[in-house]
Amino acid sequence: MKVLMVASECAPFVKTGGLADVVGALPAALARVDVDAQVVLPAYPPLFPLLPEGTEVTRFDDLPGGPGRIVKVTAQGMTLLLLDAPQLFDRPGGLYVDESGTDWPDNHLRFGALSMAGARIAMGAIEKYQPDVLHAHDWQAALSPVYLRMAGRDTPRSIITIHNIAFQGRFGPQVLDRLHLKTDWFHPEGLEFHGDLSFLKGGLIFSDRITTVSPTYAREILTPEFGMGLEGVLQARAPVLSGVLNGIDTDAWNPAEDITLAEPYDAKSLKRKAANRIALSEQLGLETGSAGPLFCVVSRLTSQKGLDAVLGAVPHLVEHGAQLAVLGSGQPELEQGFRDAAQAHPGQVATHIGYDERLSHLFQAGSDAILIPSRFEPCGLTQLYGLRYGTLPVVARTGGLADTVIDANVAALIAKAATGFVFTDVTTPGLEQVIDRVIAAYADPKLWQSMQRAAMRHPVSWDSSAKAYRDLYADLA
Ligand SMILES: Nc1ncnc2c1ncn2[C@@H]1O[C@H](COP(=O)(O)OP(=O)(O)O[C@H]2O[C@H](CO)[C@@H](O)[C@H](O)[C@H]2O)[C@@H](O)[C@H]1O
Repeated sequence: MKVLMVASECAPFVKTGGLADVVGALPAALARVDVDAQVVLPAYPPLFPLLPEGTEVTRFDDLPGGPGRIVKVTAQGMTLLLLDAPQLFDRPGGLYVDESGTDWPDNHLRFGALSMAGARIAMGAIEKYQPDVLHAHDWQAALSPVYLRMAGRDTPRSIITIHNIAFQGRFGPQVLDRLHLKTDWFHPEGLEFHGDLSFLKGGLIFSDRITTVSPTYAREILTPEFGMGLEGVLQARAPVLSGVLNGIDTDAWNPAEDITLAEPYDAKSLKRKAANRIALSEQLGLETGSAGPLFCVVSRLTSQKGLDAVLGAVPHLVEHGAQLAVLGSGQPELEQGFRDAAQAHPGQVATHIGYDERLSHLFQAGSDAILIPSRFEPCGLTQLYGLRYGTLPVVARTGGLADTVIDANVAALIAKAATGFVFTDVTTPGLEQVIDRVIAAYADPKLWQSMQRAAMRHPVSWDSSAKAYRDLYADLA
């Protein structure tokens, strides 16, 4: 079975969030169940060093935004089909935004080109390579299924995965022509969303299957509360919509062999985890020797993640003997809020603004609990890293968080099944309540360690979800 993935990020090469982790880890997991997955990815500057090692396998003259060529490279065990189109991707700044944080004005062309290149490869543009299924990820790749359908019915089937429905790729109708889209498909049952073109809506309507990254989120997005305006489209397509839970790369995230840690550990040597708390505290200027738990946050700082409620709970957390370490970047007011919190509570609260992959591993290893009070969360990966590192997740009961963490209620504790703390009220009082529960559990080392061991036993690999994707592909092909 040959699957062509189309995506705008892929770890460890280019990453702004969880999408990259998934696209970076899924191909290897699929290979273990006999699926050959190659990834079409824009050649952004961090990928330039790979280009000379690759082979040009095809060229396109007429992509949206100009010509591009596809360079096939093997790196980190993955086969990448890099879309080399310097006029679209060779620029400083971020993947989607310029250096000032503003969306690139030609994002429709950049990801229109990516989507079209994906569709053309799926239709046989590369000699001796005929994928069975095209798998598009998020809005940036969502026009691929549209271009396939425009080319007729006799093209490979497609599947689109929603990693976050909040990002829909919405542009004014004037871009239709430049994207070579059929103007007679521009209506509410097609590509139009309230007068605009929506990449994601197009993908949802014209793909053969739709998945999202957890079963709970698959149900939630059928409702106005979570569907972000696309609930009607999704309800109409509910028979082909399903949730497949994300896994994680258990090699990249393995506390027993993680070279970025101060001291590796596993479920049998949990005492060694303490050396990581000391290392993290020293690095961040937190006091060591505190009797309470160290909570951490590793996150994009956006309203999705509910971190404004954490800010309000900081005084309570500190007064009750706990500490907090924050790693993140995003909305300026949240960045400033956490900087101010660190200043107000020196030695007890520390904030590192920025994106630092390596440091995120030490945060997971060195903390006792990780706070994830998201307002919505399609799957979430940091709670899975937390489980794997014996860093108990404290999560809102939503989306994939609800599907992956077992709350420390009495029944779960008796059954030794509890792996974390789940709460429903994403407000400062709601957080204060759950923080109190965590502090009380932490004060009972036997209970805490038994929860850590349950957490570390919880299956977080890609194994079962890779099989679920394989079955979906087989169904389509
Ligand atoms: N400052 C920082 N420094 C270093 N690393 C940082 C960081 N901030 C975040 N990260 C890392 O970025 C990733 C974030 O992944 P998440 O799944 O938690 O959320 P995201 O909202 O980006 O993903 C979306 O897509 C994924 C994938 O499907 C879904 O799980 C999720 O629910 C959905 O919102 C994790 O690997 C995390 O460690």
